Amino acid sequence: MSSPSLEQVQAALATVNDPEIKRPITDLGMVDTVEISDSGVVTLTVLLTVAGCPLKETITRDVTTAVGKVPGVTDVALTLGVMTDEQRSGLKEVLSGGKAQREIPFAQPGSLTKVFAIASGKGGVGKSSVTVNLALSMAKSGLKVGIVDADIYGHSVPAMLGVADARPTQVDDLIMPVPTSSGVSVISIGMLKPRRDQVVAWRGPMLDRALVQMLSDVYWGDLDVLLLDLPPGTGDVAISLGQHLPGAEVVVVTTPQEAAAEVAERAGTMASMMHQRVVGVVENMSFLPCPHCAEDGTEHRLEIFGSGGGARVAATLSGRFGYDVPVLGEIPLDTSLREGGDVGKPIVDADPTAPAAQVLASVAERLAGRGRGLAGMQLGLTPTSKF
Ligand SMILES: Nc1ncnc2c1ncn2[C@@H]1O[C@H](COP(=O)(O)OP(=O)(O)OP(=O)(O)O)[C@@H](O)[C@H]1O
Repeated sequence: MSSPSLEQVQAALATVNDPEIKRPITDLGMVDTVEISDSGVVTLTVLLTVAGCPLKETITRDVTTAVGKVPGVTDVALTLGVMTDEQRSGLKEVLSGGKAQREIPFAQPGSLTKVFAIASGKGGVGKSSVTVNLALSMAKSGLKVGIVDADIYGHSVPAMLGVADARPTQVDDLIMPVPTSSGVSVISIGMLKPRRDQVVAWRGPMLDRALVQMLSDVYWGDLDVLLLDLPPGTGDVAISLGQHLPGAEVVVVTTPQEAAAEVAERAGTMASMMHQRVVGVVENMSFLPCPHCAEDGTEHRLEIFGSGGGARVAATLSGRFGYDVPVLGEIPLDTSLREGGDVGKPIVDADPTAPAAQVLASVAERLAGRGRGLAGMQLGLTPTSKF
């Protein structure tokens, strides 16, 4: 067999995406040298963005596999190098599209990324669990999804995605979101802290800066959907988000409990005051399917946290805003949902046929399928009288 051509090898390399940047390594200046011997051995050097890149094994595997498939290639000898400062600046230039001043891409008029902020009145109602499972469900349906974990009190999202200890790669001052095995990229407020165990005691301006950094200093690429896990309540982060991303749509998570519903209404109202549209309510921990009834084929629901909280929040917010705020789903209590979060394998992946996973998948489908519209959206305009 004749030895492969340089074009064939280049074409194969163009199919390999950098796992963090999610663009072909050939577009990013990562392929340094390629040599092909008469006997079909391809010797090449690929440059990593930074020394000690956590994803070098993935890059090695993907490059070796892609080049190895080219007809006539008998062996692949790959050397990994590291970009020089100059090469890194060039890469940064490519990624920022030559713009010196970074802006929040999702706030630009032509942005096609749907942004959903997941809010709750109080902590512990399952907001982060809902966020990661919605993200994974959407990714499974082929969408490019990112998560910003802005929950200063909890930042539990990375652990739920199995990347608890990951630190983002930085190319100069451009931060790469952390890729996960599910395809969802994530950046967490916890990753911006110098130490993981450090307590975040930031005031409004610091939190605002952190939020802007996660939105504008992170290279998100072309996302279909961005989900933001907000801290519970109506605090500084919710206000900052409203100011920077008024186009974000808000999903309110509550439990059926009266006390949780009442504060959830406040979180929803706050979003509306910031001119954001509340697209629905997710009731979590709605009931526990009675384990004994399942054995004899009957169904009985144990309402551990009472009932009606989700419907109540939806009705109150619909009445208050003058547009329909539906209950998007009622998620039962399920130990596999909790276990999935604990081991970094969310239930929609680990146990997709579980009733809780199916509700989450249907909420994801409903949200992802929604077109962006102006109906019910507050435009922040003040009517003026004609003279
Ligand atoms: N439907 C459910 N069934 C069983 N366990 C659940 C369910 N929803 C959430 N949990 C568990 O409850 C705990 C709290 O959930 P989670 O961290 O998602 O809440 P949160 O609202 O994000 O809390 P915080 O605001 O404190 O971060 C987690 O251990 C999670 O696994």
